[in-house]
Amino acid sequence: MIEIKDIYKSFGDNEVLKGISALFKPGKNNLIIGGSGSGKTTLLKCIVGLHEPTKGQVFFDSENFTEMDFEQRVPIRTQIGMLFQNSALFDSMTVEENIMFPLNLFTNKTKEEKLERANFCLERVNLKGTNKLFPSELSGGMKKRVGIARAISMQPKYLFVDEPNSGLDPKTSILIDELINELTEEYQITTVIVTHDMNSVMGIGDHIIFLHQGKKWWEGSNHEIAHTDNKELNDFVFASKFMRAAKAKL
Ligand SMILES: Nc1ncnc2c1ncn2[C@@H]1O[C@H](COP(=O)(O)OP(=O)(O)OP(=O)(O)O)[C@@H](O)[C@H]1O
Repeated sequence: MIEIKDIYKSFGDNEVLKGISALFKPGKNNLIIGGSGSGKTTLLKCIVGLHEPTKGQVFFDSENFTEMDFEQRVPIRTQIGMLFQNSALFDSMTVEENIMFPLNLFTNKTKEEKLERANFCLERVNLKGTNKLFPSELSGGMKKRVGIARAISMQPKYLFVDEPNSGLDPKTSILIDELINELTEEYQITTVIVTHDMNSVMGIGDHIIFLHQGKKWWEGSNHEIAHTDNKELNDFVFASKFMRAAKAKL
């Protein structure tokens, strides 16, 4: 479980986050949504320690991450898997080497053990046999799946995903969402996803927080979102004619 308490973050005079609190539970897809520039990525970075909050605290299973120094954070960091927007694979490494990278960095496993884990993860994301390919030889969806395989290679308790659907066609997007959803449930991972994608919101949004004007404006599930009377959330989620028509049928 991850708890964030009263998170503020400013860049100079620009106060982006203004006191955000939330609880992210294991086995759930916790989605952070909001308009462009609303601070979604900033919040994600504050949680994982890529930004230090100006004020407020982040707890990983009751451990106060914010108060820890770099060394103290290492055991928690090794339990965090991350998937960034562009998949962030190393172009000069093969698929297999990319997946083994965190294992090389953080574990004392033998080469055989690391290979076995890489093969397991590759199979788990339906990419068996692609070990020796380079990222340039993969489609966008395959790159995301390799990114996911790398993110789960260390058997993370916490998974952070920034825009998993960016650059993917709708069908591939849904497959990636389903994969994240399956892994989250199967391994009881606390998954936090920043997304713009309304299919993801409606499809896998177990728990959603909507950011607006630097604050947590609304919180609930995908079932609740369809019936909300929160104006700003409605304007955001049901901005398109298609989504309004879909809502009317719910
Ligand atoms: N490192 C930084 N230095 C200065 N300002 C920053 C930095 N990172 C983010 N910001 C500012 O914080 C605000 C929120 O940015 P952020 O990327 O968190 O928004 P977002 O909701 O993720 O946006 P998008 O959906 O467009 O990716 C923006 O005004 C941005 O300019």
